[in-house]
Formats: sequence, C-alpha cells, structure tokens
Amino acid sequence: MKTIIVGVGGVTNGGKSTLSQFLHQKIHNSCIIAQDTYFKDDFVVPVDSNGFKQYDTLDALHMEEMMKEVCSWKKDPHEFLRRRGLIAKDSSTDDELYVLIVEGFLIFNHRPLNEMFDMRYFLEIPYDVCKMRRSMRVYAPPDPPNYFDGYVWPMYLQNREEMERITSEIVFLDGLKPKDEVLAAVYEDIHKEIARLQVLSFTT
Ligand SMILES: Nc1ncnc2c1ncn2[C@@H]1O[C@H](COP(=O)(O)OP(=O)(O)O)[C@@H](O)[C@H]1O
Ligand SMILES: O=C(O)c1ccc[n+]([C@@H]2O[C@H](COP(=O)([O-])O)[C@@H](O)[C@H]2O)c1
Repeated sequence: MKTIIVGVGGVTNGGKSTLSQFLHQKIHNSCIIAQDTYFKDDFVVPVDSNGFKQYDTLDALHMEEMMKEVCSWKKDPHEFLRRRGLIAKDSSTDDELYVLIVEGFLIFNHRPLNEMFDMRYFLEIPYDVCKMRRSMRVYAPPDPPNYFDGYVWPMYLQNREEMERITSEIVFLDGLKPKDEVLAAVYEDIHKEIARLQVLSFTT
C-alpha cells in the first residue's frame, strides 16, 4: 500500500477549499481533512488587547483532534474511507494507493502536522483581493467591523513568517490565476507523483 499526504495551505479565501474539492473529485481513493472544522467554540477563544477574537492562531483550533484524524487515516486509509462512506469495497489490495488532502490556513505552522506532508502547496493572493473575497463570505461568528485590517491580515503576515521559518519545501501558487489553471497545474503535479509511486511498486 502506498500513501501520499498533500497539504493545501494558504491565506484566507486564497482558494484552498476550491482546490481541495477539485483534487478530491479527480483523484481515486482520496479524501479531505479540513482544518476549519476544528475551530474551538467561540466562548473559549480569547480576545486580544483591541477586542478582536483571536481566531487566527493554532490555539483557536483543536489540533490534537485533527492530528488524531490524520494519524487514523495514515494507519488504515482503506478503513478510514470505508467509515466515511467513500469506498464500497470491504477489502483492499496491496498495490492500492491512497491520497489524503489536508487543507487549512495554518496547516504548515503546526510542526507535527507539517512533518507528515509529502507535498505542500500554499495559495497566495494580494491584500486587496483577499479583503474583497473575505468581505463576501460569512463566518460563524461573522467578522466584526475592521476585523480584516485590525486582526486577520496582520495575523496572516505573522503566521506566514513563522511558517517560512519552519519549512522551505512549499510550492507557492498564485491564487489570482484563473481557477482552471491553478487546479490543473496542481493536479498534474500530484498525478506525476502518483505515477512515480505506482511504477516503483511494480519494480520493487
Ligand atoms: N483562482 C481563483 N480565481 C478567482 N476566484 C477564486 C479562485 N479560487 C477560489 N476563488 C473564489 O474565492 C472564494 C474563496 O475560495 P475558497 O476556496 O473558499 O478559499 P479558502 O478555502 O482558501 O478560504 C470563493 O468564492 C471561490 O469561488
Ligand atoms: O469556521 C469557523 O468556525 C470560524 C470562526 C471564526 C473565524 N473563522 C475564520 O476562518 C479563517 C480561516 O478559514 P479560511 O477558510 O478563510 O482560510 C480565519 O481567518 C478565521 O478568522 C472561522
């Protein structure tokens, strides 16, 4: 059995979910674990000195639970897919290949998770486009006035600096390019890696 863990990180509204869903639809035996499903309850997230809820830090996320889920996939990907209703067969063959797509805005900042990735992608878009896309999205709870300029963007710059100190093996993607172009380029890259591993499994 072969496995590939792909990390899809990037700035808020950079296009992570769009890319991850596309990859999942195109890649056989794949599934997604999304970091934004691990946010802690609002009442336990503290506010900073400006009164902004500190959502854009690892402390706002149940990272241990997320790690458990990734490790559970790694231990038995076939069973993981079967439990999620993503696979019908009861048994797998030895030459089967499984792909896990882990997406989220702070996936490369968490060292234990970062170490698990075989491939890393990071979507970036400039400040003005990010602000515009974010203003069109409604989070739960919704962004309060000035949240983007006063908290989200400064935290992005800080988190990104930390990420670049932790890891250098990241492919940066221009999230301004047309969706089709971004999606096709990443798919082709992963497809090459899948083909390489499949050749390896026939020759070893
Ligand atoms: N390459 C792109 N060009 C233009 N709009 C995009 C592109 N990728 C994503 N979007 C749009 O940006 C918004 C945020 O995308 P999404 O994938 O939800 O971002 P994220 O998961 O990074 O927060 C959505 O409205 C999506 O349709
Ligand atoms: O999903 C939630 O519960 C949630 C609650 C409050 C805020 N968020 C925001 O979600 C952002 C990360 O998700 P995303 O998809 O925009 O990359 C981050 O910037 C947070 O400020 C998300």
